[in-house]
Amino acid sequence: MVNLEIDRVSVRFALKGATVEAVNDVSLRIRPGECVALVGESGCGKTVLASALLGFLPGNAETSGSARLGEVDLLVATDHELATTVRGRRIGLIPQSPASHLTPVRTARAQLEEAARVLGGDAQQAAERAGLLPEHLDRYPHELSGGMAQRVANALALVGNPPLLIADEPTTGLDRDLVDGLLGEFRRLVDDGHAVLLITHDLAAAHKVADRIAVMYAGRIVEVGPAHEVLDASKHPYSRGLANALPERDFLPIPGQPPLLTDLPAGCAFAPRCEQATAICEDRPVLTDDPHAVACHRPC
Ligand SMILES: Nc1ncnc2c1ncn2[C@@H]1O[C@H](COP(=O)(O)OP(=O)(O)OP(=O)(O)O)[C@@H](O)[C@H]1O
Ligand code: NI
Repeated sequence: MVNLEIDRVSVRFALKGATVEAVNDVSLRIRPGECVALVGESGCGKTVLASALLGFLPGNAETSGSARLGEVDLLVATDHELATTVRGRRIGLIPQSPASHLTPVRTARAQLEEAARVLGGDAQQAAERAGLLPEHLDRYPHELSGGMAQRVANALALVGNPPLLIADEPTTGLDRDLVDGLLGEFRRLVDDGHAVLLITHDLAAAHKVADRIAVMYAGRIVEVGPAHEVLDASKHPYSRGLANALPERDFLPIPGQPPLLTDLPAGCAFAPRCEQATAICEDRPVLTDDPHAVACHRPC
């Protein structure tokens, strides 16, 4: 099993008269036997980063940097190479809004059995692990509830037993028991030596299952470190704000809005919302090179 080495990845979208800077200079390593959670508010670039790793970006996207999985650079690999050697085999993806990724004209069972045949897996076992009963499997995607479509997507991503799983908001629409079951499944995979990148809004889920947490703000990683340290001894004022917004803590959202990705400030993008900001924050802070790293001039 090999590391995923994301090195200085940026993704931009060219629009008429504007450029969306969706992912900015992101570096992150995910090792076998490790679960890394990527957290941050809606629109901060989490899904775009995952899409870049699997070659799912639209034509107006431009990427730089590299993302190595063994000998493959995922950012320059051809679609054919990704389709035949990476997707489902080396990286399983649980996509965000899974219902829209299922083939509408085929039952869940047909899709899962086809994936199992192509990838060499066990459809029955994958279905059971995802909490799917035989009667669910005979439904077409439009007959599945959101939570059920999520379970089908989870089974599809895992049927080929890929060493790396990227799960984009996999707990959306699941009730508490299923969330706990899924997180338990992720933990089993990780303890078996798989690597998991868990993209989530759910900090409580990240805290439960992740070894490390990376916090993203306006396309950049602003803090990354051991999960309990990032949440319980946050260094970045943004991470502290996210942790304090948890229902079991202050339950107070961070005031203000993230900046427009078409018009990012030159300095720290969080400064306009940050109580600790001073003039120094007009310079862009660099992510430190520690096991618990932060990009902030005035850390907590
Ligand atoms: N094809 C595209 N063209 C232009 N902008 C895009 C495109 N795809 C995504 N974006 C923009 O990139 C930014 C990051 O989007 P992304 O979907 O990665 O956010 P996210 O962190 O996954 O949010 P959420 O938590 O809501 O899923 C958003 O501002 C989004 O509007
Ligand atoms: Ni997303």
